[in-house]
Amino acid sequence: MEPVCPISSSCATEISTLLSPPSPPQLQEYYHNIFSATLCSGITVKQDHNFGKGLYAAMDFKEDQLVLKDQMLLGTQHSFNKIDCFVCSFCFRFIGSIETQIGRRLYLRELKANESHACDVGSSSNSIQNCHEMDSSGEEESTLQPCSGSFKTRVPLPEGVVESLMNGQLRLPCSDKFSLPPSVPCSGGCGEAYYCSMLCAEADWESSHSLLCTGESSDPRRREALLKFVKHANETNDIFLLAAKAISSTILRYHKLKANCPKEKLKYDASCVSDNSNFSLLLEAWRPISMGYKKRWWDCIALPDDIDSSDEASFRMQIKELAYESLQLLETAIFDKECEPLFSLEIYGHIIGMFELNNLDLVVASPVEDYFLYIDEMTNPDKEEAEKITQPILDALGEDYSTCCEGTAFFPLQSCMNHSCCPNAKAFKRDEDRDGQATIIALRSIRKGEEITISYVDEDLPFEERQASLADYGFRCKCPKCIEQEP
Ligand SMILES: C[S@@+](CC[C@H](N)C(=O)[O-])C[C@H]1O[C@@H](n2cnc3c(N)ncnc32)[C@H](O)[C@@H]1O
Repeated sequence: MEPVCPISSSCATEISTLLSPPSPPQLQEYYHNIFSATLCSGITVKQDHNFGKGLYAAMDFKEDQLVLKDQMLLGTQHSFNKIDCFVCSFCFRFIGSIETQIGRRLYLRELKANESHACDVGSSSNSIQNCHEMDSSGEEESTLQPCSGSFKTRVPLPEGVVESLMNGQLRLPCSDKFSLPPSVPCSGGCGEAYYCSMLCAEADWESSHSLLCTGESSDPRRREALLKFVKHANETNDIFLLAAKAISSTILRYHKLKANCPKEKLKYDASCVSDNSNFSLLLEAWRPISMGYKKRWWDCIALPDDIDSSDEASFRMQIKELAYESLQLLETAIFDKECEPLFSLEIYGHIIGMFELNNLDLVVASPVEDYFLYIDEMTNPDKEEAEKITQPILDALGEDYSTCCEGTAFFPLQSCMNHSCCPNAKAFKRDEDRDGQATIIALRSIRKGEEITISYVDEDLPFEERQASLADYGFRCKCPKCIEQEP
């Protein structure tokens, strides 16, 4: 049955204002502030009537030159990847030590193997299949153990070794060459979030985690509701965790604006939509999210291959119901009357749809892979000596010892980049890019004034397959390559 969300009706006017596209001066001001804060002078954002926003070169770029590094607005590590990679919950750098990374992974895998419902742990890759890829490493998606076949081929370590790796008693040869920032636990005590520094811990707390922390210090009822919300997201689709961050960050920004400048000269005239003058502050707090191109999730999600087109309407209804289920759990946990429109299904659906149409796959290469490669490249007799210790560990980890940190993230500048099947740039991680920022590199020389484009799909696919994949983004490509190849 079609879900009926009372907030969508009672706050219809506010919701429609929140969802109306920003005006050109608002766009200009927002991106100008980002360029100034990040000292980014080589690019600019412009709007046109055909494709909406686009990113343009404000200087010449040479082939392979860095075009931009984009700081993510919202990101999350996939639930299924948390077993394999211990990363900062804010910037996604690997943390701890090579030993902790390995020990923790082996420990958690064993724990999962002993759980009867091991295969049920939520993986949400279905719903984020549209994310553009950031890395061309060709890595297979991490397999959740013990469901994967490779688990059987793993050789367990003698008792006590995993513990020694985790508690730092066992130091691996040459691991000091791969030092990682020590892990900083969340101050709320949730035991879920860890950081690479106090700076990241504080930034995450301020931006969203203070509302989403399930630590003992939080209100018990809220905590219980949050745990239910997180469980539901892990079992169905972890994109809901990112949507919760978007809502929490807006609520926290709203309260900060209200506390800091109650008489601030309001930037939006909201008098026509509400007699609640605080709505102007909510609009201001919502601004970073208002910039992203959006459609409702259940309208824009691609129809999976195994669903017949005659079942499309029912599939889209199921997606809508799932979103409403998740929203109701979130509402129980963090509802805020002053920010009521944010808890409407209409807004929730548009936030997730925005992720669907804009997000990049978040990929951060693993230092564990670098470590074993280093050992492999050593020369004898040092290599032989080191491998006496490292080989059993490598055997215990199995083939996917090099699993990357994987997640999904929304980037304010990259999300303005339009698609071309003959793109002049690419989202690509270089060796030194070890955090969750998006790195855009020029594929050829780009002249000042030219639009900077990336490909949302594998541009080497045949014409029809490219068009079919791009249909998920709601357009038919008319780039020079498509015009030439159109039958
Ligand atoms: C990641 S956003 C790109 C920025 C977007 N133009 C905006 O206004 O925010 C993706 C959306 O931009 C539009 N788009 C991107 N590339 C396009 C193209 N080559 N032709 C037509 N529309 C395109 C589509 O609506 C697509 O869903």
